[in-house]
Amino acid sequence: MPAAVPRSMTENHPDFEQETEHLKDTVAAMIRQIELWEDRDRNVGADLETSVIMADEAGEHAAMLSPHVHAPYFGSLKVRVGGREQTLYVGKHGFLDVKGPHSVVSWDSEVGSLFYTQELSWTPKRGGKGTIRRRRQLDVEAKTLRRITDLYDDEQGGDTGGREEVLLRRLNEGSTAGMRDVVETLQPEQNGAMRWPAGTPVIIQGAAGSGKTTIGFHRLAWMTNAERGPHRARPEACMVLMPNKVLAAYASRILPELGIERASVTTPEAWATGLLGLEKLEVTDRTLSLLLTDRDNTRRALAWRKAKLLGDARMLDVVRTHLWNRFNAALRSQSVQETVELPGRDLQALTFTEADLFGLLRDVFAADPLDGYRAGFRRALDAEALARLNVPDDQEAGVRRQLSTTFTTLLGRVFASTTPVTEARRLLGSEAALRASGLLSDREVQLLMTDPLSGIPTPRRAHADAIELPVMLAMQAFTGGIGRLDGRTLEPFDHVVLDEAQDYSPLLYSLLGRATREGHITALGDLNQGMHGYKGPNNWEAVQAVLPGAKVLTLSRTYRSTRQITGLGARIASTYNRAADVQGVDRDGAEVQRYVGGNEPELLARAVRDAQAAGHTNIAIVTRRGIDAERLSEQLVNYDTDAQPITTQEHRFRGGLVILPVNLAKGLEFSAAIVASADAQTYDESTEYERRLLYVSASRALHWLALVSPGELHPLIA
Ligand SMILES: Nc1ncnc2c1ncn2[C@@H]1O[C@H](COP(=O)(O)OP(=O)(O)OP(=O)(O)O)[C@@H](O)[C@H]1O
Repeated sequence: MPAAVPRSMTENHPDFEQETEHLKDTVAAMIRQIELWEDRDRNVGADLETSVIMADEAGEHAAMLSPHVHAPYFGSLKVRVGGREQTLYVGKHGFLDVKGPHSVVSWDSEVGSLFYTQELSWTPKRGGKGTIRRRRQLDVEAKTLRRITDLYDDEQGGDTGGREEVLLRRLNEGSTAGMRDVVETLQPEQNGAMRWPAGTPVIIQGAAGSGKTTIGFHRLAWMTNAERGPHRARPEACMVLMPNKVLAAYASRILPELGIERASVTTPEAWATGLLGLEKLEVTDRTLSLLLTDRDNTRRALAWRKAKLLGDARMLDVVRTHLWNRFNAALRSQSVQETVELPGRDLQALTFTEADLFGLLRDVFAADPLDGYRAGFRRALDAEALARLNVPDDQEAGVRRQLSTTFTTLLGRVFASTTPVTEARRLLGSEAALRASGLLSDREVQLLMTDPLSGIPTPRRAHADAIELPVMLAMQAFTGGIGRLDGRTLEPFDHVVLDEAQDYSPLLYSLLGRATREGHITALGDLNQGMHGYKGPNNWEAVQAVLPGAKVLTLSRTYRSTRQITGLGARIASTYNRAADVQGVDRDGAEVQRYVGGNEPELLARAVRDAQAAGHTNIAIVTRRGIDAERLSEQLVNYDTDAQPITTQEHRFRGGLVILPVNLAKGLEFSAAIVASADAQTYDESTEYERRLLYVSASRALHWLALVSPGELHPLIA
């Protein structure tokens, strides 16, 4: 709920009038500039083409600045540089006032950073020394100044406690139907993580609600600022991977605010199947099914270890060796004999013996091209032919054409029978192939040859399991290449952000490293929140081993929930995680509500009414399974309660009252949350996975949390 603005904070500030005046003039200057840009008659160049380009560029500038006129800035910095004092205004979009003093620096610029840090001095680009005299938050809404809060003021003795006050006000607001930007209230440690030097892979570790996902998107936006120089990323060449499509759509709502609308936000499965050209492939996670249903501990341990091994970084070289052997075998007794016509010369004979072809393949493996061995081998054949025949530049195209059919046939013979999916399965089904690299021990090969998942059903349609997908992607990376598909060409992503990074195996990290510009991965995760340890790394060192130079940064504070909700979550988490006791922003809220005994739909309906009466509109009922959500949603209608079910990845959260299973609620947040069936029958106390799920359910609410159980409440939250 928006906090009311106390009059004392606004009109009584001694600078209120002066700041109001400055705001009015800044708005006027911006409008003037936009009108100039939009005036086509003014954007006239030497010729028609130049004029059109100029007008287009001006139009683009105008379109980018226009949304910011209603709130040109949110803060200011009084600084002293070289004996001169000046005030810099900080906003979401930079604005250069060429005719006056109403410029705005952008939050993601180098200078903008000074607003968020605790530093009191810095070295300006032009040298010398700069000192910070004052940091001031300016709440502006609809071109009107609402409030001034000084965060630091050396005339008032330094820190004023204002930063915490502004933060608390923001955290007291209700949730929305999408992830929000925190540009106005970015905290110093978050700012540091967000601006960690571009070109360094970063792993941001932080507890639930510490802002990891939010900061990942802000880092991406920061990466697109021109000040990043050679590291600058183009939004359309960036990718964010989120664990499911519901969360991906929720998080995407932050993109326009951050000016990176064209970045792609998707799931690892969608990206992988797209790259394999098998969009219809169903991705299963049968290891998870087994871990949740099988009581045989030996089999569970086997399934866990096998999944871990399939995601081991060494598998990359196991795959590479396998392909080397496959392609060498396919090249055996192959050769090329052609004649080539060249203008003004006799017919030229071209011969590649088997040994020549082996040599070329060896060079291609050594060069390890991003677009894969097939494309690399083709280039090597062409280059070798042109060199041997001594073809002048202007005749190259003709010679390539003459050789095209022969080379395509040869490539077909060598590479055609290896599709990533079949080849991965061929490798994983062959003891000899697994042994070939010498990288796996006998026991590991034996482990890969077992099938602990044989009792878990597979879908009828074409499918791949989450644990074999990285090996398939490795096959794809080596044969057809890996990266961003731009039409038919493949290029490295400018930057990749991974959410829930604790669920990515070292092998996947290694492949993503290949798919991206060097140093351009930002991974956001919490090793303590891992739900799928069999797929993830044992620790961040295992990730650093495959992403050279990666820096682990820790966010230590949590922001999401009130003291009452955070405290309850900590009780659950302390049963499996020693680091559960994190520092939260101490924000007071309503006591956790408990509705116990009786008819569950009736209890839920009552909880919903109470949440609404407390002023909340975005409310979630969180169930253990999708079928529970469907059943309860139908029953709730009888109690005059219309909760929209979100039970598949195709559903979208659009705000209001929803009912959804915990696996789809992870990462989402709501003003109020109601945990259905919060009991020990539903969340088995002896199973760590179930306690983790209970934690996720109980940590979705910002302000108001209810626990509902028709019988007794779960002992951990009773
Ligand atoms: N500096 C900040 N100012 C205001 N709100 C913040 C700030 N940092 C984080 N938040 C808020 O805290 C909440 C949690 O953020 P976010 O979802 O990014 O955390 P997370 O670490 O990714 O959580 P999880 O691990 O549960 O997915 C969001 O509501 C976010 O807007």
